[in-house]
Amino acid sequence: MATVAVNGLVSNGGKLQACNSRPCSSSSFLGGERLKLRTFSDSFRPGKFHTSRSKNLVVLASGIDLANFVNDLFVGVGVGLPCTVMECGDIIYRSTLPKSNGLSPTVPGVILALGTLSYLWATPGVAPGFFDMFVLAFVERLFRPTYKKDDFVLGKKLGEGSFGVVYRASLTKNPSAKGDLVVKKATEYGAVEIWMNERVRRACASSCADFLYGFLESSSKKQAEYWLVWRFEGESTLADLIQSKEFPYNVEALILGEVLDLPKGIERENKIIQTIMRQILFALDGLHSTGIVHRDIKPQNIIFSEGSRSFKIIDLGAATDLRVGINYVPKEFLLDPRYAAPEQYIMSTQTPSAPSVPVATALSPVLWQLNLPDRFDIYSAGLIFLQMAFPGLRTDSNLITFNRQLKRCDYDLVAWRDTVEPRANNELRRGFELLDLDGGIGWELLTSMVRYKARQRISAKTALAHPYFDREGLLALSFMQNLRMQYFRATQQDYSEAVTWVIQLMAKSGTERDGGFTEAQLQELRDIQPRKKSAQRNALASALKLQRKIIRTLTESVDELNRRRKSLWWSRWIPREE
Ligand SMILES: Nc1ncnc2c1ncn2[C@@H]1O[C@H](COP(=O)(O)OP(=O)(O)OP(=O)(O)O)[C@@H](O)[C@H]1O
Repeated sequence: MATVAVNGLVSNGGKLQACNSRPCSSSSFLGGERLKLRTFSDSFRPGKFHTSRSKNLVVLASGIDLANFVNDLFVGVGVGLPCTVMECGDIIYRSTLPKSNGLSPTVPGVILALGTLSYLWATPGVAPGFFDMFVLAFVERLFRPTYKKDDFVLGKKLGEGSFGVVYRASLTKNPSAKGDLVVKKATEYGAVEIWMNERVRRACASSCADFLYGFLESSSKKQAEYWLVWRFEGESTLADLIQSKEFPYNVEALILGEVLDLPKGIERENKIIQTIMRQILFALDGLHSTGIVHRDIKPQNIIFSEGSRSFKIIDLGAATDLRVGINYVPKEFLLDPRYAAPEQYIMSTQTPSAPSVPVATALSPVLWQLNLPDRFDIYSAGLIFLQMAFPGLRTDSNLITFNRQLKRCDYDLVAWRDTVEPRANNELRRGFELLDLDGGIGWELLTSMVRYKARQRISAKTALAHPYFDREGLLALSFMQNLRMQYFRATQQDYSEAVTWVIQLMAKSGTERDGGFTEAQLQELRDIQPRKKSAQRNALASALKLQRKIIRTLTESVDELNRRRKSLWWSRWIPREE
């Protein structure tokens, strides 16, 4: 034991001292100073006890393993406490003393621990990811029922996409429950879809259609065929419902089970649209919180669940799991151009394609924050909001025309409104009226979803806390809600908007005589401002430079690790038909 023969340790009236060849005196060492020892156990070996510098004594011992270091960093047991507190006694008899049961966390240790914990729990969640993959997934596999092809009787075809065919189905063993299941026979992307559905079932089951099982069919076909089984949620997707002339009243009937005996009008329609939007954002928030981005949000992929009387998301074939980088192939995936955000790829094109799993997992919070990939889905959800408010935009051709107009306006909805409103027909005007209810709170939410820059778009979680979803809208906001609203507006501003705002404020502050600026001067300022290198601009430029540098470094390191051929390691987890 190291406690017996450590060089130069002596006891001085119950206080522990350490000396190195020089004679010790209590003033040379203690006198209010603290002895910096690591631990009194195996870290020390005879003859490995070295330095004393001025008043502080630093004890270094060789052979310190990583575990000891981490322990010392986080928990300062016996470190730095004076002997009056610490029951030191004579070091010779140290091992016989009662063990200190008080843990004294160190300040850097606490800061580091908190930082590490927040990093591990930050979206998309490294720590919950490990728990999910190595505990929950494993336990689930042990207990869930398994199926094979012969267990199903396929019925009516529900849909056929590029990557699979969907049927209504029932279990052979239970023919009475006819058509209570949905089976998708999928090709290559089936494996991804099984992975995503299993992840969703464990993390946010209510966001998506109820997934039962998925497996690789084992017959000797050339191409792999994956079978995916869900519970049948209902007959209608949001696409079916918004095509009806009765929309949104047909949804009201579905959600409430009856039609309200109230006069029809934009207030009532607004309430129904609010409910639909809340349900869509709630489902998206569930997905995004667990690190999944859907990438194909559109009314066709939102189904009305008759059981839970709410909208759920389907078709996770294009989704990407950013916790582990699955299906993250930014340049290869085909997006639906009608609903895709202008950035096209959810991650910056500077970010490399699918990093290796440990790297993707470790870096996922950084990559998430740098790219905010969830905002891609938010843009698509914003377009759905628009379609609900403006019946004219519900057809494909009109939506495509709208997208073109918006592009011409640099994806600025306000500019689009300015161009179309003066010559708007009744339908369009009615849509604006609906969004302008309660002080324009609906319009405000819409414009914070449909924006060119992903970073400026609201997240699903923040959108759910938006006053649009408070029952009475803007007019009835409490003081706190108003503050929240102001804060929300402030955080939505970007740099250029802030400059415009300052300029406007200056304009309002008076004329030249009053110390303000004239319009001509302001115009000059507007022209000059961008070229002037203000401190703010410098700071912004440095921040952008730093961001680019971080991304480049990440790219290089990830590419380095990626050179090895990537394997579809996760597809080994997909069950095969027995
Ligand atoms: N759980 C479910 N309950 C009820 N109907 C469903 C369910 N899942 C899918 N459907 C129906 O099947 C149709 C096709 O499903 P899905 O979009 O997942 O298939 P897909 O092959 O990806 O089709 P597409 O490529 O056209 O999107 C949906 O439009 C919906 O009508």
